[in-house]
This record gives sequence, C-alpha cells and structure tokens, in this order.
Amino acid sequence: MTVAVVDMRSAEAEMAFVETLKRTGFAVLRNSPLDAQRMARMVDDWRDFFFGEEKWKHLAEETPSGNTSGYIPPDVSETAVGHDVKDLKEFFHIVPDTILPAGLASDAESHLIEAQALGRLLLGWLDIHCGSALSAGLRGELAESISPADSLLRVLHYPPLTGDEPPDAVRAAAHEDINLITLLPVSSEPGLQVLGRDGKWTDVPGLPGDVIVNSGDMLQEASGRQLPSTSHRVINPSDESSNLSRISMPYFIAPDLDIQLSEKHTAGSYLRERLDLLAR
Ligand SMILES: O=C(O)CCC(=O)C(=O)O
Ligand SMILES: [Fe+2]
Repeated sequence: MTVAVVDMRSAEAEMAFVETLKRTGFAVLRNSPLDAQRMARMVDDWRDFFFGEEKWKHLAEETPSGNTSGYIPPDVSETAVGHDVKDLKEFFHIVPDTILPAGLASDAESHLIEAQALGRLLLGWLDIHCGSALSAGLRGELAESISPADSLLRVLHYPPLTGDEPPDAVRAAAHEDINLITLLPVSSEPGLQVLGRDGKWTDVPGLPGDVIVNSGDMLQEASGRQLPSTSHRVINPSDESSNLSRISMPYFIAPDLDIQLSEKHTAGSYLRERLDLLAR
C-alpha cells in the first residue's frame, strides 16, 4: 500500500488528499502550514525535557472532560488492544488548560493553534468532497465539529533501547486511533508503518517538516467506512540506531462528544465503548 505525498501548494492538493485518505486512511502533507522550524525546535526541547527530572513535577491528571493532562511515565504508558505488553514509550498530554513546563509553553501553544486550523481546513475538504458519505449529523459540519477540549496533543518519547525490554515489547504496538483525524509531524526517527489491505506493513513516507494525516475510528464510523481507520505501529529501531530516542507529536482531533457519528453512536458513546475495550 502506498501512502501518497500531497503537496499543499499544488492545485490538485485537495483531490489528492481525499483520494489517498479514502484509499489508505493516510496522507503525507508537504509544504503544510505548520511551522517546520518550530516543530524541529519542539523535538529538541521535548527530548531534553524527557531526559530531565522536571517531568516528575508534571505527572498526569484527569481533566473535567475526561482527557488526561500532563506526563505519563513508561511504567504507566499504554497497552494496545489485543497486546499483552506495554508500549516502550513515555508521553505528555496537552489539552487547553494543561500547565506546560516553562520554556516549552510558547511553542506548544503556537503549534496547537496552527494544528487546529490545519485540522479545520482538512475536515472542510472532506466536507466538500466526501459529504455524501457522511452521516446526517456531520454532513457539512465536519470542520465545525472539532472540540478543542476533547482533542489532544501528545508529545511522545520512545527512549533508546537498553536491551532489557520485555520480549515482544515494541515502541507502539499495532492500533487504530479512536478520534476523527490525527496530524502527526514526521518524526525525528523512522519506524512508523501502516498495514495494507494485503496484510503487509509498509513504511510511511515523508521528509522532516512533512505532516502525516490519518483518519481515525470516529471518521470511519461517520463515513460508513469510506474513510478507513488504518492500523499503524512504530517498530523498534535496528541495532545501529537502538541508542537513538524518537520523539513524535500526534495531535488527535476529536469532535464534540454529543455529535451523532452514526445511527448507532454519538462520539461520546463511541468513545466509551472503545475505552471499555482498552480497559479489558
Ligand atoms: O509515534 C508515532 O509515529 C505514532 C504514534 C501513534 O500512532 C499514536 O500515538 O497513536
Ligand atoms: Fe496512532
């Protein structure tokens, strides 16, 4: 399966984006409006943060809307549905009221504003070109359905491998994102793969500064599966680069939870069902 690279400066960008998202659930945006220099600086600054001690002052808390905000250490981390071992990662969740570490706040806030605007633009394209596939509750309203309080910027750190990892543990086990759409700046290190319909895993293409976009389960549900939510994973580095850490910064865009995704589900009921599955 080949994920297309879509140059946002091209006149065909809109159609090319919709085509690759329908076909693969993924797109790679080149020349996106997200500030590439800022994203590179955030990678360096957040790497320093994860290697430092200040993170322990920011341990995660639950927000009133049920999101988590703050630092989640490796021993808490996440276990993907259907897997037994935790992913090899630590991360920091940023929602609108998150108290950010000094020195990291300004870039993170600016990035969030730009990422939200890009999300609105892309969902607007889907409104125009996939409107007929969307459930009545969302048709023509996708771009307006974004809820910043339910969306989440996750800064992930996959530490260097030490050799002491549990057997079978991987940086991020195969999973699908639950939300509407995810914006993921191309990471500092390789490893992200998508699962094709042929059952083969392939690397997601991209250069530094590009932004990977993928549709999540909520968009799949709302589009009668015309926009697929594709399994993806982050594989462990090969021996030569196992001493390198990897930073990535997905922004998970979610809608208002009372929006009707399909006849069966509101976004809220869908989320609860998925979280129950995760908790099992
Ligand atoms: O780190 C990555 O490149 C992907 C992370 C991811 O898929 C996730 O956190 O849902
Ligand atoms: Fe993901």
